[in-house]
Amino acid sequence: MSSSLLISPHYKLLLKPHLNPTPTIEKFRPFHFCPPLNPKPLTPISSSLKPKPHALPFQSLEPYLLSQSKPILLGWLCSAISAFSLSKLVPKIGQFSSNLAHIELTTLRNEGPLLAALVAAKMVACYLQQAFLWEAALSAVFNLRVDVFGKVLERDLGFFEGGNGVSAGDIAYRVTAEAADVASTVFFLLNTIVPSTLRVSVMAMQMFAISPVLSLISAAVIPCMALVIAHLGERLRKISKKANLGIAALAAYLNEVLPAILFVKANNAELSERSRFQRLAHINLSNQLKKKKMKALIPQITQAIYLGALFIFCFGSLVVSSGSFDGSGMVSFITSLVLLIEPIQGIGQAYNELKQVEPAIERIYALGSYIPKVRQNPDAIPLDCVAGDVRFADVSFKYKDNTPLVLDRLNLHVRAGETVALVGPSGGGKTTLAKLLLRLYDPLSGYISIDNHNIQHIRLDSLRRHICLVSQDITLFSGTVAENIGYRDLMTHIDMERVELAGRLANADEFIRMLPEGYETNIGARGSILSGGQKQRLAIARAVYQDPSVLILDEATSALDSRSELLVRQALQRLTENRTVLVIAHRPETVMMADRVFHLNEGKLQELTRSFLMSSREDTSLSTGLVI
Ligand SMILES: Nc1ncnc2c1ncn2[C@@H]1O[C@H](COP(=O)(O)OP(=O)(O)OP(=O)(O)O)[C@@H](O)[C@H]1O
Repeated sequence: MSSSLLISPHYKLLLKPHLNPTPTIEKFRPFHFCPPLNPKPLTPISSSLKPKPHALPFQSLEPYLLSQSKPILLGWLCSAISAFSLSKLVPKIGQFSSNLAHIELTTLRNEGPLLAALVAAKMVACYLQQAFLWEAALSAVFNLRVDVFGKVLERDLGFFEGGNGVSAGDIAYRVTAEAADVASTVFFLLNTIVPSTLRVSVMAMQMFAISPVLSLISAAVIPCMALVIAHLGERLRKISKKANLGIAALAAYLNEVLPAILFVKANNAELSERSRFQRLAHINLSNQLKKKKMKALIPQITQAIYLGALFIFCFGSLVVSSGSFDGSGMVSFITSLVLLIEPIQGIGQAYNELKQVEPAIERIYALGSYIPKVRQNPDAIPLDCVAGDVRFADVSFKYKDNTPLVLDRLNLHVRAGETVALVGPSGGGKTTLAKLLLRLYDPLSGYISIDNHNIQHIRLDSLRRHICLVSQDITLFSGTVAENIGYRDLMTHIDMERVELAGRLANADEFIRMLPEGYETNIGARGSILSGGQKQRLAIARAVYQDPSVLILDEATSALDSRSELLVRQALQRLTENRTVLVIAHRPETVMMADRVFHLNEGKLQELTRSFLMSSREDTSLSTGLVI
């Protein structure tokens, strides 16, 4: 049962203000801490991240874009102003260039300020257009990110565990880099489609006013370009999909190996890890290269088609239209035609960007669209206070259909306040039992109850508030000592008095006070500045702070020095007093602490008698689970 997560700097900023500078005075025992039952939930933009059936990937973003309609409309308004300024500029440029030899000072004085104003208006409008549209694109993707991450957190544990789960690195890549790509594309599309269409319309109207026949001839280029762009866009989509998968694999690899750097170094594995990285990076290199080449090729092909058509058109226009319009009309017409290149190319490029980002949108949405296996019953009740009577009744469970049962019609009754130790061979199902009690998975058959309430009828948040898991793989976050101890109250307020009391009860206060900033010291990623024993005591302090009714203790297997061992053991004793405790025991001392001991093997549970335990007290096989 391991999990190692990091609090992002942004999250930490969010959390800091919740620290309570003026601690409230509350007693620890005998009351069980009952925080507000309905903490204010975040309101997602879209209640469901499921894309509409048959919707194109980009259409799935509709609710997020609609939420940004104000900056989008303002951005497009600015683009209309910019196009309008341009439409007024072009004829003036035509007039100036055709009379260049005969321009008078008075004309310059009269027309100059107007020209300057038009140029300035276009520049300001262009800037504002981009500023508003970036705001819309980034905010839309911010909301998408928050919703998707919320959905990821809600997913069943099975999604993260087991061979078919999505790795943490891959999830991180989708929510960060791929979402950033989506933001850039959204901006590109917003910045291109309407403004370019406006510009194309304005330029086309100019051309049509000068020569309808020639305008229609030049319009024939557009379908040719559309066909070519559509074909190339589809190829780009396929290449992009491969490139995204390649880089996600790289991110997943880094996420796995960097947290294990100590192990890598201790095993002299730098070279082999370097070569594993190189292999993955090389796959990524070739995929990215293909993608970049394709992206570089597409504008050149469209430009070649456009310029070829323009050349043929100019040549034809000289033949067809000789004498049909004057020099200034000709200059305005050609200027309009040339100015059409950019927006038309822009529309084509926008289409390609869209194709390129489609796989990323699909992968991001895939994180949020699922049917959970562990579901909260609509009539589920909250439990205010719990005595801690726990019952497993005929519980059977297996992780996958084609695997054997991990728990087989298992029965266990733990009375309120009792300590029960579970021993047994590795893989016997002890941790699985704990996962079922926390409702991280549901049993195949049978039921589990707390205080005679089937846990499937208890609200999930309420259930998990009354049960605390102290895992052998200690999970600490980068943040302060206080934030780690008061983890359950991060979103409300951390009561410093409770934190310090928990620190003292867990034998952690002394070393915490020796840290540079005491309880405000940042303990680094996964508590990297702490020793093994200190981490264990911090984890115990966290459990003391939570003050649960039911405690699941997955005892650490790694040995500590005798002083640390004593401090941890004392802390555990205080933690387990007056609670229901289910301890997954690896040491004889822990087993002897328990009121009753059960041996779990191949899904079956058997109670061990005290006389048997006394006779096998010195037997080291107990710690390896080979009892009986
Ligand atoms: N997420 C999972 N997906 C598939 N099988 C799993 C999963 N987690 C555990 N198992 C399998 O279930 C069985 C019981 O595992 P469990 O972790 O409950 O054993 P355990 O008794 O706690 O072992 P240990 O003492 O080594 O921690 C093992 O065979 C294990 O391979």
